[in-house]
Amino acid sequence: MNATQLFEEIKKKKSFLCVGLDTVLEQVPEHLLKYKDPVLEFNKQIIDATKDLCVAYKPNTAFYEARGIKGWQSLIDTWKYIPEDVFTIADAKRGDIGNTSAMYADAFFNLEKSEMSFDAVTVAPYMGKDSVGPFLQYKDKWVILLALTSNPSHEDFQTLEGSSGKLYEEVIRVSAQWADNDQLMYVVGATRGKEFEHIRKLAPDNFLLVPGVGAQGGSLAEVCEYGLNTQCGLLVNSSRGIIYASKGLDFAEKAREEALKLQKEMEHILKNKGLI
Ligand SMILES: O=c1ccn([C@@H]2O[C@H](COP(=O)(O)O)[C@@H](O)[C@H]2O)c(=O)[nH]1
Repeated sequence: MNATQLFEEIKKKKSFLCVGLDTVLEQVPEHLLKYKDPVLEFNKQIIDATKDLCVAYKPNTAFYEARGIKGWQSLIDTWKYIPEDVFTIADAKRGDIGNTSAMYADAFFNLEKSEMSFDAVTVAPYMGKDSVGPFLQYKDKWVILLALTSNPSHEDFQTLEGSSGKLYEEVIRVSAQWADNDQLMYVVGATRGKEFEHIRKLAPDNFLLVPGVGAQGGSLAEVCEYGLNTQCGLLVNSSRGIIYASKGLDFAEKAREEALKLQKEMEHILKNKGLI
């Protein structure tokens, strides 16, 4: 899916919501434990309840890798269950020397080898161009580079000042030369709301993946004040705030309610900005 197609989906659904599938077996409602794969069943019901309200799903691979072979199978089966017109992000935060990155790229993009072919994978930029390049070899896929993350300790490195500005600014400036806007997005935390005006100047045309709304307290309104561009340019993620809205029999219904609240707010914002 390229940027134009993604924007078409956003306009159709009046939403730029990404639902995070950070599913923990121990938090799956008890009535699902009878299933062979309770995590998969949970994800399926969340997807069924939210697929008309969101344009992307983002399983964070850590939640699956932590369960070994069973977890990896849940990830594959979850990816297979997501409807084709919904953008898929493997939040894996990979990146290594070139030949190793090529294996990571195969792991998330190469259907024949790995049984999964996500639209995008999150990548740490720290090792530079030759560590990101192998992901970009998949021309119809996206790399989402960590820029300014949502966690409090982002200040340890990302905002350190060098001769040409802050480290995260340099990440955006330099990496923008490596690929066009149909292949490269940046992670910017919703908790960094005030920085969006500046980030939009550095990356006017790229999509931004914005985690941190919901459980981490980021503000959607603040993000959107300066974060939108002419193609919307935002995928705003909420994981725990949606999938754990209830731990009971009504978990999917409550997840839908939370997703709907965000979708309605997004619809309002898109209309106000003249994007729909
Ligand atoms: O800067 C970042 C980068 C990634 N994340 C990931 O997004 C989700 C957020 O989950 P919530 O439950 O909505 O807080 C999770 O997978 C993080 O690892 C992030 O939060 N911040």
